[in-house]
Amino acid sequence: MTTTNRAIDKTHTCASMAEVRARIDALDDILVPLLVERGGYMTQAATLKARADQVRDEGRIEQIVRRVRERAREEGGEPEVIEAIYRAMMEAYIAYEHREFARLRAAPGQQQPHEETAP
Ligand SMILES: O=C(O)C(=O)C[C@]1(C(=O)O)C=C[C@@H](O)C=C1
Repeated sequence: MTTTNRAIDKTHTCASMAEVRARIDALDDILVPLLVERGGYMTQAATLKARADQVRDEGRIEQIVRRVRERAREEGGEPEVIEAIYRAMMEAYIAYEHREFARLRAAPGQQQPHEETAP
């Protein structure tokens, strides 16, 4: 017997667009906390890296892309879609990691983006 693994088979069948959107919102409620947690590792990476030119690591990016394409295939998804999402996501994280790198090394007394400003 052949086993199929398709994205559509993972979904609940919806009777309306409102239901499709409610299902997507529910998945986003799972994804966003995970993305925030992933972002926390950019802060750790920014702490551990010695130089700003180490923030972007092309070798690691390509390794991640190969890995998530394979994971997408295993899950019955489209590797191209997952690759595009990951490349865009990593660009956003690289920009964030650069901001964190600068923030963590800012001179004391200098305005910190994460600090509350007095009214
Ligand atoms: O692995 C790293 O060096 C990271 O900083 C993490 C991360 C990522 O988003 O996974 C971000 C920037 C690098 O270009 C590579 C990967």
